Amino acid sequence: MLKVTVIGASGKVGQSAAYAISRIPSITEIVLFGREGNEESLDGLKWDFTDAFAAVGRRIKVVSGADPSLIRDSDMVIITSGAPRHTGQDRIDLAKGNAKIIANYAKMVAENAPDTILFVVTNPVDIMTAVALKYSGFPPSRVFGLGTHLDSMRLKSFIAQHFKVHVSEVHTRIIGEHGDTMVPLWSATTIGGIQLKNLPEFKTFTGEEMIDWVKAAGHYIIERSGATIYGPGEAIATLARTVLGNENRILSVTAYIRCEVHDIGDVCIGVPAMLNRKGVFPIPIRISPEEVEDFQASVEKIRRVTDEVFDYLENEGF
Ligand SMILES: NC(=O)C1=CN([C@@H]2O[C@H](COP(=O)(O)OP(=O)(O)OC[C@H]3O[C@@H](n4cnc5c(N)ncnc54)[C@H](O)[C@@H]3O)[C@@H](O)[C@H]2O)C=CC1
Ligand SMILES: O=C([O-])CC(=O)C(=O)O
Repeated sequence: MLKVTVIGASGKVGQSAAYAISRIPSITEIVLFGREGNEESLDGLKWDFTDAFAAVGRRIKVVSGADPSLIRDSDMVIITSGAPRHTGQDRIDLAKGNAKIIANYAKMVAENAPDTILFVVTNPVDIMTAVALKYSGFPPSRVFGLGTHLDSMRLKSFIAQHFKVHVSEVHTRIIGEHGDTMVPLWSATTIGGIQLKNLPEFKTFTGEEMIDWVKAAGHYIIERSGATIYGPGEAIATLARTVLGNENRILSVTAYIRCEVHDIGDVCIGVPAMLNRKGVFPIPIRISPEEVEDFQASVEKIRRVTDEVFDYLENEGF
């Protein structure tokens, strides 16, 4: 008996996430939430979902609207509202504009669903997670972002293709910014538990090229089809299922770290974290000296922009 609210459900990512989430068996209610003026389109979406659930024989309550009281008692609130980037833009370019939206919604969530777990998708996701944490006043374990989970899945898929194995055999992760300074953890990458360098296909493996592809993936898709929709939708549903299903899996999400990665902390950024019904808990890791150096650079960039955004919000009266 679980209730999940998607804020920004009229948008492309909100819609695909809400639909992907509806396949989680324990979810019994979905709230399609949006800003005032969007009630009609959310109502249309509600009835479309209802038809889809009838077609697959799924009993699930769908509610839609813009009234904050709708989100009461949500077990999880997912925020996908905000501007997406367009061709030629960096995710960071969206920071100040989207920060206002996230700050307002974080306050609204804290007032109406004070015990919920808040899951941020809006870009730039690391900075928006920090904004949501600050303005909700929630403990860090109850605020997290999509982070480098989707990047890690993209890398996993490239590695699986190269080594000609099923994706489930590949264990890898990317940490740091969901953006240009992301850091692949080759030291933690294995196939079926075997280090890549011990496999014959390693001779032709070009890790750096793969990372360049992962960094460019969002831009490539946006340039061709307008938006990334189904990749984020499924990635969001995986994280929602992991948390709500108390699965205790370790996935790469944006979380507030204190000192878990070689004593680097006080920032919201992509790191491996344990996900369960209580929320998100970064796990202490040791990585190679080169990876630490790259992670430190990523942290510095995210800290700098986060500070700029916090100053901006304060000047704007938030
Ligand atoms: N973290 C990640 O890996 C990913 C993040 N995203 C981000 O998700 C966000 C949404 O992307 P799309 O759904 O493609 O965009 P979209 O344009 O299709 O939808 C935007 C949604 O935000 C709402 N919105 C826009 N301005 C608003 C405002 N001032 N106040 C309240 N609501 C407002 C719209 O009503 C709509 O529901 C973007 O920031 C995008 O960059 C998208 C894909 C992956
Ligand atoms: O690239 C974008 O702007 C959307 C996104 O974050 C992604 O799909 O990774």
